Amino acid sequence: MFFSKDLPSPTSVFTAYASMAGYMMMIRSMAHELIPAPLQDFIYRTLRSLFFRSSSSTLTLTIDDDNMGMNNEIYRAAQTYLSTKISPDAVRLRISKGHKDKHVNLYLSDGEIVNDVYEDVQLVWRFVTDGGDKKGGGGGVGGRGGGGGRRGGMDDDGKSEYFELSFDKKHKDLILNSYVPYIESKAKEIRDERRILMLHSLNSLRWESVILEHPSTFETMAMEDDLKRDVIEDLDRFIRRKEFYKRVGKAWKRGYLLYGPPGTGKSSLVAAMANYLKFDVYDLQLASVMRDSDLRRLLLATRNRSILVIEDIDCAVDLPNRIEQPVEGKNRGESQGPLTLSGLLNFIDGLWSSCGDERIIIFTTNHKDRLDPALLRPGRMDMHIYMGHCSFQGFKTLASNYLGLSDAAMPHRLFPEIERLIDGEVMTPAQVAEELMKSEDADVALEGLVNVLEKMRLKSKESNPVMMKQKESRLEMEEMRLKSDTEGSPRKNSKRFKKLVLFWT
Ligand SMILES: Nc1ncnc2c1ncn2[C@@H]1O[C@H](COP(=O)(O)OP(=O)(O)OP(=O)(O)O)[C@@H](O)[C@H]1O
Repeated sequence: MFFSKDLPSPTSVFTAYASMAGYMMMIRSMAHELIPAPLQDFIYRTLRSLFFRSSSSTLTLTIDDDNMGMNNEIYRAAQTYLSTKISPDAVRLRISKGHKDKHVNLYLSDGEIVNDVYEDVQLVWRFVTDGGDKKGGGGGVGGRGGGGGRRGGMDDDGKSEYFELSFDKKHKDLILNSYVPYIESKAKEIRDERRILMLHSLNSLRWESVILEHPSTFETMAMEDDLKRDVIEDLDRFIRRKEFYKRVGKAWKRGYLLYGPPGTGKSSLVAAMANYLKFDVYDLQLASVMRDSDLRRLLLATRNRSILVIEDIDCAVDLPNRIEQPVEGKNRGESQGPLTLSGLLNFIDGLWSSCGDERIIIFTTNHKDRLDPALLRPGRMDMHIYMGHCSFQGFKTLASNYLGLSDAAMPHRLFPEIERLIDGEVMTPAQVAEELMKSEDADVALEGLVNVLEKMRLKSKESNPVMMKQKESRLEMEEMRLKSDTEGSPRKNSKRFKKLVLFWT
């Protein structure tokens, strides 16, 4: 008769398992040099089956990459998660680096073990390669998640690769319902962190890809704080509303129209959005797409979690004129004939958006007034973002980016002067940035900027003194009116500020 105190505790079972597995691995790597591969497999399998028979309280899950012919997401998640948990004592690892990767990726190699603890439950992971002809040091983990290696499951040599996850049987529910989802979410975080963004551009009607290393982020963007916050909130809402889009039967896509003069940061904002979301960018130059059928092929070749950008939509292609040349007998949007605006909108609204997830489309233009009303129709572009001339707030962001100046503690002596001169449509952020780059010495750079601002104000006054006078007095009146009815409400004030900017345009 057995008493519970005679039974080994789960902790000691796992400790014993881990040590034994470690010894097995050491013996295995020595044996690897001396014993032929088929004999190695036989010995390893025999020892393993002996061990598992003796620890009846252990449950072992096997996780391979085959999910009835589809990929097994848990396998991929485990592969990514475990690559961050590799013990310093590991004796055999697989290393890989794809041409797009910035860093090398480390993966478990055959027989390697990782010990993990989840809510005080001890877990042992092992990567196993079974059967087939061993080459080049014992196979490896499929590296699709990070390095372009072989996939798990059965490979061409008839060798199967899988993970084993062992733990005490009594924790089965916790592991399946809590630990596995935890691994999946961790793996997503790690992948997002590591993700290399790609910029895809057209070359002879094919997407050609390079690594996107644009440094622009929302922190570096010279924009009004309110507008910046609105854009970030909109992106966040879009990303977390997968279920919502499904429920209401809408394609999970979002459209933005960025408009404003050249050099106000439209392209930089696209890059900031891509960096924020970790989305690839597809830069679609419409001028090189002549037919609806080409557009269709190109759009279908784009991947999920991406931003499709069509820059300078007003002048990239003369779409309205092309509408005047319909091709007989063809359906709209499926035509082999010339690319039309309706074809473009048809694909964007229909086919392309319904066959992918997490898609963003961005149109940019310097002339919103020249756009076809069909593009501006409510519901087509979800958010219209005006990128305007450099405000004082925008200047402060640029001064901090380029000269490391912060206005928090002690603003630079020239800040008040710049605040007075920069208001209105005087300089674009690109022009301000150019001035700030002229010297590393903040005094010199800011004095240069003050000179340019003075010259530009004078020039615009001289070019239209009457209009300037009228604008100034209207602005003053509007300012006084706003001051009287929004005193003490910063949020209201900033909204009115936007109106003031519009008033100037
Ligand atoms: N709002 C901004 N914030 C930060 N930097 C900016 C901003 N606007 C312009 N810049 C700077 O000016 C350069 C040019 O800006 P960008 O190409 O993003 O402007 P754009 O509006 O897309 O111009 P265009 O309409 O000519 O394509 C950027 O590389 C960046 O250094």
